[in-house]
Amino acid sequence: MNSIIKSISALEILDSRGNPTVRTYVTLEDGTQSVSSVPSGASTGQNEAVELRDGEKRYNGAGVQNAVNNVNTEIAKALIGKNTSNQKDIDYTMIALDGTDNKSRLGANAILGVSMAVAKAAAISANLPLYAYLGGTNAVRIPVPCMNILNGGEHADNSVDFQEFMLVPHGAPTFKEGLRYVAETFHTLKGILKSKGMATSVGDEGGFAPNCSSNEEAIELIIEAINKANYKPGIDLSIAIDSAANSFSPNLDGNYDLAWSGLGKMTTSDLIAKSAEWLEKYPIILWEDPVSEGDWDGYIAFTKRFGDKIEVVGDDNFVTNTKYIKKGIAIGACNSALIKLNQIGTVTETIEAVRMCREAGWRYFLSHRSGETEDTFLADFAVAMDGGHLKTGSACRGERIAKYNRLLEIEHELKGRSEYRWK
Ligand SMILES: O=C(O)[C@@H](CO)OP(=O)(O)O
Ligand SMILES: [Mg+2]
Repeated sequence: MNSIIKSISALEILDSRGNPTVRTYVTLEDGTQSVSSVPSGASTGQNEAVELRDGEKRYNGAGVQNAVNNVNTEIAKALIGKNTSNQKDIDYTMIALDGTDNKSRLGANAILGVSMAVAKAAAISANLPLYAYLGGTNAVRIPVPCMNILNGGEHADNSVDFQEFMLVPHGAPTFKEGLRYVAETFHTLKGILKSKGMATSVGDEGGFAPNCSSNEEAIELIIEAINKANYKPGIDLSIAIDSAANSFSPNLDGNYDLAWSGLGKMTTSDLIAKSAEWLEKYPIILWEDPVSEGDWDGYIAFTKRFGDKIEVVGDDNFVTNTKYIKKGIAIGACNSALIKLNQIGTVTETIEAVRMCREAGWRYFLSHRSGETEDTFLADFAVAMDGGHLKTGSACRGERIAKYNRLLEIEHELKGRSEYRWK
């Protein structure tokens, strides 16, 4: 099998929010072809790898023609003739070519697109499904689908401060059943919202975006839906929260303003005291970014207080970067890291972040972005990384469903060899 790169090219396409993003094509000398598309975040950490956008004002909706051109010229030139079976060499060649420490010259969107398309081409050329190529024969664990059911924060124009409320079907026997639990509860919640005269429109990740009067009301609606769908809260289905606290911490420093939910100005210790009340009352199993990215002491205090009971995930503070995860491990901030390919910008560095978590005895939570495409790379990647859970949005948006459907396919393909468990 000749898995040598023959050509690389890219194209500007649209993501699920209608913003430009990069699609990349790789062709090998043996005739193999692969394609990848990169996602894009809205509530981003300050230290994420840079998504290159055109023009002076590089807002989310700006074009990505410069990133596309970088793939078509410099990156293609550097990689043509290389063997795709050496992913590390390919990724580190691009990192060196970029020359910055945050991929701001060539663009993380340019580099990641190539990195993902190369991995896919290598898998096809080796005649293996992507999850098996990246994870080996032991890649059989299908992640628990933490389905986003209610959106707030920067993902919706409603009155909820927390960004994501997810359903976690840890009590299901298989992925297929787990997905059924969450999809049924999603539809049940829709009925409840309708009956209360609340909006059933959805946010960026497909969760409902009603105007709740408080975060408590959002959680209580979800618990009502779990019960009404005939599941047991805390046993069949629990709740995961991504506060994305950056979005209500103006200076990212431990001073908070939960204006929409009526809690108003809060310090880190107020927020932790409130969280303790909610953890007492509600079946919350995982909490991501409970404080803002600069509030390292807040992460430490939160983890100290609740870390033996729930998974405390760092996203905006770690940005899938081993430099920050290493710091978090050393000081006891969190016990898990969110893992997003485009926060760091290559497949190899993402795997390095996962490995660091694993070696520290941490969990790691695989994640989509709020701006996505129909690319299913993440589904295979989550199985390959063996993390046991992933978040990839709700049951009603095609770009999210594409990943869930791919996971159903993988479970089916593994014919009884698949595993499904929360821990
Ligand atoms: O904060 C998050 O975890 C993500 C994904 O859910 O959102 P975004 O892609 O907007 O950063
Ligand atoms: Mg997050």
